[in-house]
Amino acid sequence: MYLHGTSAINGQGHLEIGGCDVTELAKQYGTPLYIVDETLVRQRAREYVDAFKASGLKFQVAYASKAFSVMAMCAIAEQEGLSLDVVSDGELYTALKAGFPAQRIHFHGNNKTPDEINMALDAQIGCFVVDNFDELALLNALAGDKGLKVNVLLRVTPGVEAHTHEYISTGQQDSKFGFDVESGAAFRAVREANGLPNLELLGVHSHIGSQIFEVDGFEVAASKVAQFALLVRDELNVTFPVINLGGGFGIRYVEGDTPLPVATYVQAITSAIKDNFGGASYPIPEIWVEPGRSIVGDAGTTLYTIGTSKDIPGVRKYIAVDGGMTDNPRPALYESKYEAVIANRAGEVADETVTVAGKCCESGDKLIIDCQLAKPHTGDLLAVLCTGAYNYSMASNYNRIRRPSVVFVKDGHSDLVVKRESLDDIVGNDILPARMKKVSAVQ
Ligand SMILES: Cc1ncc(COP(=O)(O)O)c(C=O)c1O
Ligand SMILES: N[C@@H](CCCC[NH3+])C(=O)O
Repeated sequence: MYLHGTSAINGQGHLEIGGCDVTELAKQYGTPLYIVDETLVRQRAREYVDAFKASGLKFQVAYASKAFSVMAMCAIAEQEGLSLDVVSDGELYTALKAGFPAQRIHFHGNNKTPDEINMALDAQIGCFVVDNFDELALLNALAGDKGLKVNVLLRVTPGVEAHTHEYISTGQQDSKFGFDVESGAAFRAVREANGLPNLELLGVHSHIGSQIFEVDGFEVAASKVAQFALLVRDELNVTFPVINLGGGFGIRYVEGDTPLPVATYVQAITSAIKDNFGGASYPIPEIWVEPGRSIVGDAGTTLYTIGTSKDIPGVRKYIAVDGGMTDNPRPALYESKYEAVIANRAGEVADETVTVAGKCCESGDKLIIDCQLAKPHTGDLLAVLCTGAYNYSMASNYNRIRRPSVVFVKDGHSDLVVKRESLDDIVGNDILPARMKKVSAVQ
């Protein structure tokens, strides 16, 4: 099996993460269970910070909290010196509740509501990443109402098509996000933003997509953004103190995935920036990035209990687990691939091929097609690896299934950071009008 971070197989043949035997975690917290290897999260955060320090440039590494937003994660990001990217009032609220410094929060999104903008203005966050002309006008007006002048970056689409799934690629011209550079919209946005009294234009932002392995897309995006900055200086006499190059750095989900070390991505980006600005007597801007998946993705494991199975001789054997697309929608959405291991017999040879199905009423609810496992039995624990990003954060209550607990593990200790939803949570926001009430309803 793929052992990474603090994962190990202990003397009993059980998978261990952060020094905790996962069979014990299952007893203590139940399944399904999200387990986060805190040491690995912190290590990834430090890899970014160290690589930027080595570049000699000024920087901010903003953790993209959409990948996994819970208060404990915000606290870790804060302790590791990261900034935070949020895209909704919910993510902003989570960060503020965790005591994350507002000045290090950046607010993204292509349709921020007036209420969300006001909430962020009241919190005095560090920067708004403005996505379109409507938002420029709205933000300027709302900031003016409060007598504030706020920092903004303009999100631009530099015309780079990343080699990734169509649904998670964002830097091309035909995207719902940002001001297009090619058509001149980005240039007009700079001119407009620069003239608005309640906005302080820091620079531009570009994010070309997600789960990208090659550095060339990032290098091209960095160069295009830099060339745009030079054009803006020449034509409008405006210089950018900040350039944000987004996130998107890939991780290993399955054998054959070939992510580069974090330092390699950072080196590619910072070199492209230095090359483009260095010769043009332009003060090299501060570089911001927004990694999400590459901070938390491979630190997460989802632990399930195997229930039923179905053998269709000569066709396929299914095993079903006590979760599924409700806790991990990525296989159904993007045909994402995962690896798994029988956690209570982690050292055994994986010589059986099965399809891991979830428990939702949906034929497409398959977590792993043709998964190699040691012969699975009812009651075994199945650990699906590298589920730290876009799993808990994209979980749903489809079929009224309760969202699992989340535990952080480190040095043989586990901390519950999200409680499993209760059945009362499931009906917590339901309202049964009096005229529909039955005396016999369950209390
Ligand atoms: C604007 C923006 N920044 C950062 C991210 C984080 O991307 P990733 O998790 O791939 O690093 C995303 C998601 O793709 C995004 O849309
Ligand atoms: N949610 C996606 C990535 C999109 C990230 C947000 N721009 C995933 O699971 O891979």
